[in-house]
Amino acid sequence: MPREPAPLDDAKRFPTAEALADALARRVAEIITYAAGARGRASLIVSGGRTPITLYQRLAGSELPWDRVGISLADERRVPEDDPRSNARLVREHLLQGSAAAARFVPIHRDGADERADEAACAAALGTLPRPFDAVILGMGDDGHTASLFPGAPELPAALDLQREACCQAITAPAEPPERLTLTLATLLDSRWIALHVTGQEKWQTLARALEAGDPMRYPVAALFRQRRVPVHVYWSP
Ligand SMILES: O=C(O)[C@H](O)[C@@H](O)[C@H](O)[C@H](O)COP(=O)(O)O
Repeated sequence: MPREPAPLDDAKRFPTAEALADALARRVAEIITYAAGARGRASLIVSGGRTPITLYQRLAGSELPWDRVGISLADERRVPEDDPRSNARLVREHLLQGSAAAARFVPIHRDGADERADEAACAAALGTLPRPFDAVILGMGDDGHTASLFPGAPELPAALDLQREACCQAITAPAEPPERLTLTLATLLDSRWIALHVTGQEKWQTLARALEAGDPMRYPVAALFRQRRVPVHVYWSP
């Protein structure tokens, strides 16, 4: 008896994290190259964390029209850019290298700004990129957070509210450093294509639990799959 299609039915599984990074880099390269050709410019939103490092290194070595690509972040730690925890630093070290150094990187955090000023600076930064974003690459934590949409964060309801105009949200993370800045769900969904990039059985099981529970307040990643605005593609390896 056929059953109702589920989001994970179409997840792309790869045997290793390296094979996953290769395939995802090729797909993002195709999307960005098409966008730059069809619309003159392309926009790519990326995430922090350890998972995407190999992906960024593959993209950095890809021959794309990088001079027509604007890159920014799905979230940021509100620390100076030379801080080892900075996502901007991670992107500069692993993605904005080689051919990709020609891309225009737009940081979303302004060091020393208070929360409201930082949210405004983030919105202004994203306003310089082609919208909808051509590709958004998100990761996921073991607690089901994505970007810096953390379960239990007091600011999470506001960040998930699709009726709000806000583009970015200062948010309190239960991890160091707690001071974060995240694109709101509505902004993340202002995209043509989203990839959720996860590795390891534990994250896969968390994702399955999140989709089973269907409660974005408990598992914010579930919010990506409770909308019809943009396709979300799961790329994973055990
Ligand atoms: O700023 C961040 O840390 C990321 O944007 C965050 O959302 C990340 O994608 C997950 O925490 C997964 O991180 P790992 O890839 O290190 O597991």
